[in-house]
Amino acid sequence: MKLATIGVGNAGSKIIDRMLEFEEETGRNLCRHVLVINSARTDLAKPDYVPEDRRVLIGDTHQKAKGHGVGGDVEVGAEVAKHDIDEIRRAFDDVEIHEVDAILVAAGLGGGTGSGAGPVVIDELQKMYDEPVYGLGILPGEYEGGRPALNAARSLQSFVRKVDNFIAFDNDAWRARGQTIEEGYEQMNRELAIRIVTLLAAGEIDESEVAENAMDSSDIMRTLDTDGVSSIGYASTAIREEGEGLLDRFRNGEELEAGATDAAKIKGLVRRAVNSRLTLPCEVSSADRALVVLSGPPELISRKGIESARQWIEQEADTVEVMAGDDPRPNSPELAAVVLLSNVTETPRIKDIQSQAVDAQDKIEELEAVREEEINDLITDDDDKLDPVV
Ligand SMILES: Nc1nc2c(ncn2[C@@H]2O[C@H](COP(=O)(O)OP(=O)(O)OP(=O)(O)O)[C@@H](O)[C@H]2O)c(=O)[nH]1
Repeated sequence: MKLATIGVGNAGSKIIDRMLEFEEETGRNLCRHVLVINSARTDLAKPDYVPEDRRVLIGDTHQKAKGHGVGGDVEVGAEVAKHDIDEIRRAFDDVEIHEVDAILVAAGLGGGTGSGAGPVVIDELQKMYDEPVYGLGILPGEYEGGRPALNAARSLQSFVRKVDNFIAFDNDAWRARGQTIEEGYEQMNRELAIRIVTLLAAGEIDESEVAENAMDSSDIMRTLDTDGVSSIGYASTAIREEGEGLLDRFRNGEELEAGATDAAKIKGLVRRAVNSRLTLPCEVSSADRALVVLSGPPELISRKGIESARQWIEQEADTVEVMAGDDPRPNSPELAAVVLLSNVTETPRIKDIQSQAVDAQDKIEELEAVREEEINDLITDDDDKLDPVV
């Protein structure tokens, strides 16, 4: 499909940047329009692939932001976006909406800008355009503590209510040992970009040019047209190595039982995608709809394999709404399967974030009450004989 992509806040902008990088590396052309919006000037300078004139600084005149970010304050994040809404709207005006099928808004939900300004941006997009608006949201890891969990739990409600579908990525599930946080983020961003671009770039090629089995943008949009929260699974296999690569072996051995071998491989790859680490761990059977895209050289994608993978997911996800198709990439060095599980309702991580958030909120309220009392105790004499000056 063809997308307008908007990153809000630091994590959102980094994800969009990695999507552009992966697109360029693989010759895809998904992101037809790009915009990043941030309240921190230094973070806006970071992207490598987002053009300079597609970066919008918000809140530089706001007393609490002043171009330095909103320091994790979600209320201030929303405030600065509302205050600078005209500027945001002007940046949207450049988007030739007839060129895109949908709009994707990416944000980290644990901070202040993505989680606070993101929903304001989405409101505006929904007002201005009829095209679907999808959210791509990063859930903070438990290790980040109570405040990010509280921001995320609140912002998740706003995002999910406002977007047509919310694709989630759970930092907790993707955290690796032995890495710094920044190294970890780099890897996670790359993994997420591969998944989202492989999924959504299917159908970007003009339908008349491709095989009848090819995935269509409307199939992806139909699968996403569920509201709710979604998760993505992915698996790939290299098909070319030095010398006689896997591709050659695949091709050479095919004559006799090509159909059976290819079909089994395709089904195996799709199984691996579903059983892999999902962007948001969830119960597969709780999905409302599902979609499978096989991306790679068309001669390796067996129609029988796609159909049997589709039937397998139908059983796993316990839904009749499973679409499957291919995304022919003749020069790709890999064969990849990406599975979208749309509107999953059983995902323990979201419940955990909510409970961490409730604890944090209770603690914040408690601390505020205690603090007021303590300040009062400190500045008044024991018998309360003294009065303030004015
Ligand atoms: N996966 C991933 N998550 C990130 C990355 N950077 C930040 N996060 C997550 O996103 C949340 C929000 O962080 P930022 O995006 O830096 O915050 P912001 O939205 O710019 O808001 P402020 O910094 O408060 O102005 C964090 O709590 C992390 O959970 C990243 O590069 N990758």
